Amino acid sequence: MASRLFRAVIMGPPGSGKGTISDRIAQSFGLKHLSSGDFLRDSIAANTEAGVMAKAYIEKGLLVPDHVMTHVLLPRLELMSGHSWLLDGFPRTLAQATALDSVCQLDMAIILNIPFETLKERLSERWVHPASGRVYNVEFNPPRVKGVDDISGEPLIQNDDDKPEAVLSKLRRYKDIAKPVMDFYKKKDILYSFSGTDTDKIWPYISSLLSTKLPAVQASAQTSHCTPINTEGIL
Ligand SMILES: Nc1nc2c(ncn2[C@@H]2O[C@H](COP(=O)(O)OP(=O)(O)O)[C@@H](O)[C@H]2O)c(=O)[nH]1
Ligand SMILES: Nc1ncnc2c1ncn2[C@@H]1O[C@H](COP(=O)(O)OP(=O)(O)O)[C@@H](O)[C@H]1O
Repeated sequence: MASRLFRAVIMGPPGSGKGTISDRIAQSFGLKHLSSGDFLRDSIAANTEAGVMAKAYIEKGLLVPDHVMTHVLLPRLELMSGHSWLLDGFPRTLAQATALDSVCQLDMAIILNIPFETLKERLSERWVHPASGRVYNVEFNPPRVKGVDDISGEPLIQNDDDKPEAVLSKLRRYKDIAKPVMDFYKKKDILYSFSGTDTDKIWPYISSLLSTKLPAVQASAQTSHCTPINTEGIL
């Protein structure tokens, strides 16, 4: 049977488990997991104009400006026009949400509400394999060998923006800017909120929600709800 594409975003403060839950959703439901942080790190590694600008903000624990974010993100979404996807880490501001809305009709916005103290602990224990984006946590999902990626055997690093001084400043600013984004999706009646301190306890609720929504979407006619994007000259 033909199926319509499914598009969702997952939001929440840094360390709330967006990446961890997105990987589970991608594996269980076959959506592509797209991460704004990964796209930015690609642009930084490729030394693009947007990447150079983004790096300066990330290193200070600041959000990358909206026009740089949309310049990096929207063309990547266009490349995904034939796929169902889950977008992790974008939008973070109302301007980003409206930019996304102008090119793409979302089916669902998931929001993770995790207590501040839990976030601080998790982020200081987060280690990543930069080449693949695989994420580990000293307690929750430790690598088999301390400090080493399970698959490649390469060393793990701690991102600069997970170091204590950057973590505190980004958590403080999160709430103020996230509220208008949540209100935006609430008005569209696509917001689903999940609270708790433990990803393994939240996951069954998210999984059962998606089980009810995905078959319904797949039963409709196949259409992409995203329109082509022109981002030339917006940097
Ligand atoms: N202790 C603990 N750590 C978790 C849990 N869920 C995720 N983590 C870890 O917390 C860190 C942040 O999770 P991540 O998915 O990267 O969050 P994101 O910043 O929202 O994408 C990572 O090191 C995860 O492995 C949990 O329930 N308990
Ligand atoms: N949508 C966005 N808007 C502005 N800045 C962003 C966005 N997504 C990612 N960033 C920048 O990239 C950094 C790393 O993002 P990410 O990998 O999602 O990690 P975290 O979950 O720790 O914020 C963020 O701290 C922020 O500076």
